[in-house]
Amino acid sequence: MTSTSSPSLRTEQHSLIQKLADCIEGVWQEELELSPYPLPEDLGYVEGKLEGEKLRIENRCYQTPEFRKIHLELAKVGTTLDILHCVMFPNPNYDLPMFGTDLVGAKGKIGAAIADLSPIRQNVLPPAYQQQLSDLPAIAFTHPRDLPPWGHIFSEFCLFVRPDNPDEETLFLNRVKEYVQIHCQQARNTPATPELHSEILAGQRNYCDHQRKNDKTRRVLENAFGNEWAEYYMTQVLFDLPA
Ligand SMILES: C=CC1=C(C)C(=O)N/C1=C\C1=NC(=C\c2[nH]c(/C=C3\NC(=O)C(CC)=C3C)c(C)c2CCC(=O)O)/C(CCC(=O)O)=C1C
Repeated sequence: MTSTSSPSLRTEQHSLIQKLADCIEGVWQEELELSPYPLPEDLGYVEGKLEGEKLRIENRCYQTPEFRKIHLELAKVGTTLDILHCVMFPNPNYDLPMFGTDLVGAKGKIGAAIADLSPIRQNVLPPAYQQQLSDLPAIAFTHPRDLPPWGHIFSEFCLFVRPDNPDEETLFLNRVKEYVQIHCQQARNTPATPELHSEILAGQRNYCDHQRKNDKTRRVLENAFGNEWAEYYMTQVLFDLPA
């Protein structure tokens, strides 16, 4: 875990990343009963540098009765690339979608901002999620972005944009806050369904298998830590699966 005395990496990152990190942690504190999640090898803070630029990673990880692992990762490549990564892994006894968001900023601009509540069972979100997400007013971002081939795991409500200006950054921030609030409230109101455990686990495995195909992520990790460590990190830290 990051020592609370050192300031978070977010203070050195793009303002939208800083605001979204604070916002997500704020909703978690308000809505969930957080306990620490034991990260392997004390991965609270990691630095790496090979031929490329230095990569600094700060991880914060928690668990709750409904979520096996909720992970917020901030990363900075050299002095130019800022990254926020967040995934909430439901406890496989709860029929809940995967929440994920990724922000990548370079030279003061956010080039990629993505957020989704992704189905893991029968390729549809639970009805309560469908209803609440459909009720949210659509946002017409000026620069929507195309998903990669493995992006079929995301839902119809997936946001993937290059925010064009501070107003669009705020629209994205507020919409992601709504996604996380809906998710935490639904999680609290969803009874455990242990009979679906294996089906839910298979759905989470499928989500992780596809997220691991993100070569943009892999390349950053390989440049700083080498191929083997990058594979370890993507499969055991970013998109790990319960035993
Ligand atoms: C919920 C969704 C989601 C989650 C949880 C997730 O982890 N990624 C997710 C999505 C997603 N990310 C993408 C892109 C990029 N990701 C990184 C890097 C990192 N992202 C990280 O999390 C880490 C670990 C800290 C690193 C190092 C870079 C550099 C880019 C290129 C930026 C750009 O194109 O402008 C794309 C577009 C992929 C494509 O177009 O082929 C999608 C869809």
